[in-house]
Parts: sequence; C-alpha cells; structure tokens
Amino acid sequence: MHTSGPLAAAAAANATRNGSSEAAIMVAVRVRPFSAQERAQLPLPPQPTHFGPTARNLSNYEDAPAPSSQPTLRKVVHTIDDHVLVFDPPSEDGDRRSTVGASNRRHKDIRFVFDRVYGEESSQSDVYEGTTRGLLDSVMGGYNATVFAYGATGCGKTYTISGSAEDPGVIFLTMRELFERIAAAEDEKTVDVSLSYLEVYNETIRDLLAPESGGMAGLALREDAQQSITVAGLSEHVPGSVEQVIGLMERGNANRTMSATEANAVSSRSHAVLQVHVRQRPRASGLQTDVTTATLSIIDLAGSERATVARNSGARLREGANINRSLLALANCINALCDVKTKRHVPYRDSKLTRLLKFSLGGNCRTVMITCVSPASTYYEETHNTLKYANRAKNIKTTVARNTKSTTVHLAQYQGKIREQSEEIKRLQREIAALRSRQGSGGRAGVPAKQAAAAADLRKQTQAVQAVQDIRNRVSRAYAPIRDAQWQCTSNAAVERWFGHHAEALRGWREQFETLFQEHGAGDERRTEQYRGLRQQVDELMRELVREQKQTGKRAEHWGQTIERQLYEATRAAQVPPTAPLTPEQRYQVEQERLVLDLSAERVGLRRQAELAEHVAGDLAKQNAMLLRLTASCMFNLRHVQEEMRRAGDERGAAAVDQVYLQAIATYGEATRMAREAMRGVERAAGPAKLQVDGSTLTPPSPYVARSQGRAREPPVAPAAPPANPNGPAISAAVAGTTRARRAVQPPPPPAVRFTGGTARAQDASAEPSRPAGPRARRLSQHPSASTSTRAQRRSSTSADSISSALRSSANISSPPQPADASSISLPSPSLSSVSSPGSSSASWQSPHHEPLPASARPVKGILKGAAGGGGHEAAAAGPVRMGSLRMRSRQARNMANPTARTTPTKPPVAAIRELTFKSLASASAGPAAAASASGSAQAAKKPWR
Ligand SMILES: Nc1ncnc2c1ncn2[C@@H]1O[C@H](COP(=O)(O)OP(=O)(O)OP(=O)(O)O)[C@@H](O)[C@H]1O
Repeated sequence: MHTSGPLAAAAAANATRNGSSEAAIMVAVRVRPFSAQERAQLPLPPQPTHFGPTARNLSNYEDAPAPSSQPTLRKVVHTIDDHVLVFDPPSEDGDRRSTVGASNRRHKDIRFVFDRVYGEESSQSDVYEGTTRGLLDSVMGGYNATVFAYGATGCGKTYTISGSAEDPGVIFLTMRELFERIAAAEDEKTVDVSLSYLEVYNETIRDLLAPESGGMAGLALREDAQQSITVAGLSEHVPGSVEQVIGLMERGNANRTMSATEANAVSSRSHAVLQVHVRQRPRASGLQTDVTTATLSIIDLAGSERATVARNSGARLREGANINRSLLALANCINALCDVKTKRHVPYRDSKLTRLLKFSLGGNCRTVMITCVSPASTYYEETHNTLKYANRAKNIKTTVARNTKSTTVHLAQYQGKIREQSEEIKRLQREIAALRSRQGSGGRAGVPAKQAAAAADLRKQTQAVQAVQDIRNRVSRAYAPIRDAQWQCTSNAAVERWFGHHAEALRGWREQFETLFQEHGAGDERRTEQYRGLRQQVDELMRELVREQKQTGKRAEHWGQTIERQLYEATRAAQVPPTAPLTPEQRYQVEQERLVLDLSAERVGLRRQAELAEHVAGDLAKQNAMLLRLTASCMFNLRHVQEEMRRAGDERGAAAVDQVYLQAIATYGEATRMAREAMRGVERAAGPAKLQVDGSTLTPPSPYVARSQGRAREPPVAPAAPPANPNGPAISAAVAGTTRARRAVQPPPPPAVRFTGGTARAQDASAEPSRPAGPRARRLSQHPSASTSTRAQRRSSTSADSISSALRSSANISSPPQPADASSISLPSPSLSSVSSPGSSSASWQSPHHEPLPASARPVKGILKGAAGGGGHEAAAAGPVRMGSLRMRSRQARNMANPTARTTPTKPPVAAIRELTFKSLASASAGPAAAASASGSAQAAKKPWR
C-alpha cells in the first residue's frame, strides 16, 4: 500500500509559478488495538474479524482474559477502508442508542475521511510506508518535512514514532531508508546528516542528548529571517549509520520524562522532537553549485488527558495541565490555519510546542499528522475531539519551497579546488608509482630492497674509504726509508764536495808556496829541505783528500741509487690494486694523491733539501775550517821566511810579510763569517720543505722534526756496504759529527784563532765583524731552549773537532792542545814542527825555534775589521789572477754561498789569501809606497824577494 501518491499529486497540482507549491497537511489516523484489559471488557461474542485485532496485533494481548459476559466497553472507532472510518457507529441490531460504555446515549455515527486510515491490524511498516516515506522523498528533494503523532494519552503515539526493539517505529524505518538513499546517491552527491533531539516538558526545552545544557530554564527558541526555528545551544550529532541513530534515540529516550499514569504505565510527559538535518551537494559541481538543505522533524507529542479520567495528582496533574495547554494551543493554531478566509492570527506563541511547529504547520514544510486513537469507548471523548481536530487539520495548507541555495563558486575557490585536485592527483600518482615499483621489486620487498641498496652503497663507500686509507698508509711506509736514504745521500755528497774543495784549496796553496819558494828561497839548502818536508806532507794530505772524496762520492751515488730503487718500490706499493672497491672517481683521487706524495712531498721535496744543503752548507763550513788550518800553516811558513829575511837584514820584506800575515788572519775572519752563514743555510735547508702542489700546501714528514722532539736516532745502516776505506771509522765519525752538526738549531759560534804563547789570538764571536743579533736571535737567546742551543753548539764544536781529528788521523798530524774556553775552538792545524823535526811531539803553535811571536804580529780588533771589511777585497779586485783553478774554486764558493751572503760580495778566502799574499809580497819587494797604495802589479810581484 503506497500512500504518497495523493500527497504528491496534491502538491504537484498546487505548484506555483515561483517554484514553490502549496500542499495540505496529510492527516492519517491510526487506530491502535485493544489492550488486554480493554478486551476483557468487551461484550461477547467477539467482534467480527474485520473489526477485531489480527493475530499479529494481538500478540501483546496473549495473556488477555476472555471477553466478559458483562461488557463495560465497546468499540467506538470502526475503519471502513484506507481513508474512511466511522466514529461511534450504531449497533448492528439497529439500536441508535448505546447501552455499553456510554450510558443511554445516541451513537454519533460520524464518518471521517482522512488521507490515510490505519486500523488495529496495521503494522509499523504500513504506517511508515503510507505517511513518512513520502516525506523522505521531499527531504531528499530539498523540502522541509514534519511528521508528528497526535492523540490522547495511551493511544499509541510513542509506539508509532519509536516503537520497540522488536517492532521499530517511524524513526528507525525512516533513518534506515535515509541512509540507504544516501548510499545510493553517493556517486552523485555528498549528503551530510546531523540530528538533534529535544523535549518540551512543562514549557521548558531540554536537550535529550545533552541533558545538562540549558539548566533549569532550558534552551531558548529562536526564529530567524529564513523562516526557521532554531533552538539555541542544542547539540548537533552526526550519525554515520542507522545503528548510531538508534543508539542516540535510546540515549535520548532514557533522558526523556516518562511516568506511569492511570491511562498509561509508560506515559510520555513531554513532547519529543527529533530533527534530522540533511545537506546535499552534488559531487560534479561547476562554478555554480546547488546546495540543498532540508530538515525532517519527527515529533512525538505528549498525550492529552482529561483530569477526571486520568485521576492524576501533584506533579502528574501539573504535567497534564501543561500538556493540555500546549495541545490546546496547537488546536487553536490548527483552527486559525484552517480559517483561510478570515486570515486569523495564528497563535503560535502561545506555547513552546506551537512555536516549534510554526513552520511545520503554516510555513515551508510538508507535514504529516499521524492521529492515534483508541478504539475503546473509554476514550470516547478524546477520540471524538482528536478526530475532529485531525479532520480540521486536513484543511491546513502549507507552501512548500525547495531549500536550494545556489552558491556561485568564486574564482579563487575554483582555483583552490583545482589546486586541491592537482595535489590529490599527484598523491595518487605517487601511490601508483610506489605500487608499481613494489610490484616490480616483488611486492613487499620494495622498501627493504631500497634499504638494502642504500646499505650496500654505504658499505661500498666505507670500503672505498678504507682502501684509500690503506693506500695512504702503504705510501707513507714506503716513503719512510727514503728519507733516511736521502739524508745519507745528501751527507755523503756534501762531504764529497768538501773533500774536493779542500783538495783543490790545498793544491792552490802548494802552488803558491812553490812559487814563493822558487822566487825567494830556492838557494837555501835548509829551507829547501824544510819545504820538501812541507810539500810531502801537503801531497800526502791531498791524496788522502782525493781518496776520501772518491769514497764519499761513491757512497753518495750508492745512496742515490738506493733512493731511486726505494722510490720505485714506493710507487709500486702506492698503486691502486684493480680489485680495490673504488669508483672511478675515487681511483682517480687516490692516484692523484699518490702522485702528489710521490712527485711533490717526497722526491721533489727531499731532493730540493739535498741540493740546498749541498750548495750552501756543510762543505763550505768545512772548507773554511780547512782554510783556517791551511792559513795558519802558511802563516807559520811565512813567518819562517820572515825570520830569514830579518836575519838577512831585509826589514822591509819582513814588514810586508807581517802585513800579509795580518791580512790572512783577516781573511780567516771573513771565512768564519761565511761559515756561520753557511751553517744557517744548512739549518734552513734541512727543515721540512713546504711545497705548493695543486693549490694545497704539503708538509712531508721530516726526520728533523722527530729528532728535534727527542727521538734522536742515527740513519739506518745502508743495505749495501759502501766501499772499504782504511780510514773508514774516522771518516764515518766525521760524517756522523757532520750530521749531528746539521741537526743543531743554531750554527756554531765563530771559532777563535789561538796561537799558543799568546802571540796572536783571533777575536771571539762578539769581536767579529758580523751583523748585529736580529730579533730572531734575541728571541732564541731568551727562549728556555737557549740552553739547548748551547748544548747544540757544543755538539757542533765537538763535530768540528771530530772532523779535524779524522783529518789529522788521515794525514797523521797531531792535534794542538784544546783551549779551556768552550767558546773558542783551537785551530786544527798541522804542526809543521813535527815535519821539520820528526822527533818532536809538540802540538803547540810554535816556531821551529820555539820563539814566541812578536807582539806586533798579533791581530788587533781594528785591523781585523778593516781587513775583513774592504782592504782585502780591494786588493783582491786589483790583483791579477794567475791560478785558474783557484779562480774556479772561488767562483764555486761564491755560488755555494748562502743567498743572503751573496748580497754582500765577499772574496773567496782562498783567492783572497792568495792574492793578499801575492800582493803583499810584491809590495814588500816594490817598497812601502807601493804596499801602502795596495796597487801592486804582476810585474812587481815577480821581483826577487830579497
Ligand atoms: N498499534 C499498536 N499495536 C500494539 N500495541 C500498541 C499499539 N499502539 C499502542 N500500543 C500499546 O499501547 C500502550 C500505550 O501506547 P503509547 O505509550 O504509545 O501511547 P501514547 O500515546 O504514547 O501515550 P502517552 O501520551 O501517555 O505517552 C503501549 O503499551 C503500547 O505498546
């Protein structure tokens, strides 16, 4: 049975031009079955089946007693069909007067026609289908709708609206279908459902789902401009399913005011209003979006009651009065709404109930009124009144309009929507890509595979870093012995050069004495004998020097080859193995590092050190020591010649020799200064080389650094034994001493020349014409390590001594006694007296006649300064050069000098002495004027000595 047809047809028929339509309130009447008690009071025999309860409807009456033989009730409502019922029809026997239930009263026999009439046998779903289901169509179409149950107490309003768990009523059936429809329209539109549930009790509005809100005064009603009634503070709930709705209803009903009355054991003492708000929005919306809203109100009114019948008292009585008042207000509103012609005022404001129902009755709403009546004669008056009001309500017309709000979507909103959807699309694309990659890598293995790849990558990188470090370590280990070999090579090369220089110097001196002797003393047999001894000694020393030069040259070559071999091995060790887990970039990087180490830090750096040391350092210092000794030796011989001159009465010649004597000593001072500069050069050259390679500064490990930190150690023994040398131990000691001397931080102090017997003494360091001490020297002297420097100086002195002793041993020359003063170094000079007098073991600087030198022969400070400062140079510049080898030596000495020393041109000692000697002798022969002018010529020099 479908009853929405007439209502819809009526609404359609009354459609207006502006889209709204006029609709009448649909009025349905439901007649509840007799209760058990009522049935017991019915007369026998029971009523015909047509009018009696069905087996299903009488399920609640199973325990009902059998009808009484003394009936006190009769049935006053007879349903004719789905639309017609008869109130208080006459008895079947034709008696127009009732004798049961209403004393001696005429039957009214009123026929009512309603939109729907449901008899006692009707089911819950029948009522829902015929009344509320059509409202759902309206709500989904955007129209407000209201269904309310009206009737006297105990007539079945609550049963119809709520029902029971076994037989649910309109609320459940409506909400179930609403959610079904929402689900069906999900693709087309978005539907939001929310609900509120309240009661009007004693003219107070209470939120059944939030009973605490509103307090005793209850919630306030508000009417807005959109012709809708709202309750301020009413809680809104959003159910997602019909089950949640039922849960909310149970919760609300538990809070509802219910009481047992005479008429109903579970009488609702309030009007309950459930409002379901439905908001719909089409999913495929463009710039214009139609949003429809509708509210379905389902109202369970409290039942009217007659006080005399209800026989209530106290609170129940007062509740009943309020209920009746509100229902009376509802009745007045219905009366006014029905009186269309007079357009009476509709007294909505007379009660909270009518205010709530204002737009449901007279506004934009489709309304269904389910009128519940009892068939029993005990409800005779209530049923009569109820049917009369229901019949009147049929005439109420409402104007329904669709609640559609056309929303123009602003461009910004549209853009926002596009952005939103674009992001959604991207997100989905990412998900798809992730799913595809997961599928591609075996589903769940996707993420672990990524982690495994990352771990493998990390492992590879770690291995590569380790490999690089290994290679670095190998390179470092491979280069370590090279440093020692390099030092050995450098030392030997320096010593070789030293031997070579001094052999040359000695040769020059021998030539000079040869000339001197030939010119001045060849006729003297004693002097000839003495000269032969001297020459033999010098020749022997020269041979030794040449031999040692060759030996050390071979050693240097040997160590050079060792270096080359070790470099080759180091290069091989530093090669990156093909199996090393390196990327091409890392392999290239390692190769570059190796090249940098190989080419820059080690080979180039150490060779540079070696060359510097070789050029400026040890050989020059040793050469000066040797020159000093030779100078002393020559002076001794010159003095001997002078003695001879005096004895022959040649005073001018003797004076000239004195001058040569002093000039030679001055030259020695200059040589000492150069030696000190050279030693400084050694120190600089031996420090760690800092080289710029590809923009980065490299500091190769230096053995000096480690040794200066206290880990002094001698260079390792060479892998291959150097050539044998009869004076090997002595030479080795000399080399070792040289090595230690080079390690010294400070150069040794300038040695002092000391002639035994006090005839002559060179100035000590403070008296030497050297540069004043600079800031660095002052800092060193103030530094705590100054004592260390002193020790180093002593070591250096000791080294010089060891060289001297080595030379002496190789030349079989005894050493003169050492001075007690540590700041002075005794000249390591051969004692020619041992040559001239083999039996003599004297080591002192004495003339063969053991005569002290005259005081006039002692160098004085001023003279020394003057000689060293310029006189000698001028003389050297003026003098002719006869001996090419000496000139070559002097040029070499110049080249080997420290670059800082080159700024002050100095005459090489050998050439200076030779030229001074030559010039002085020439001057002595030419006369005092020539000597004083210092402009001697070669011709003058060739003059006979005498
Ligand atoms: N159609 C029906 N079928 C079976 N039982 C019904 C029917 N209608 C009502 N009843 C029963 O009648 C009794 C009273 O019904 P109900 O409580 O719904 O009346 P009411 O109108 O809500 O009363 P009140 O106004 O006092 O709340 C209940 O026991 C209910 O089960």
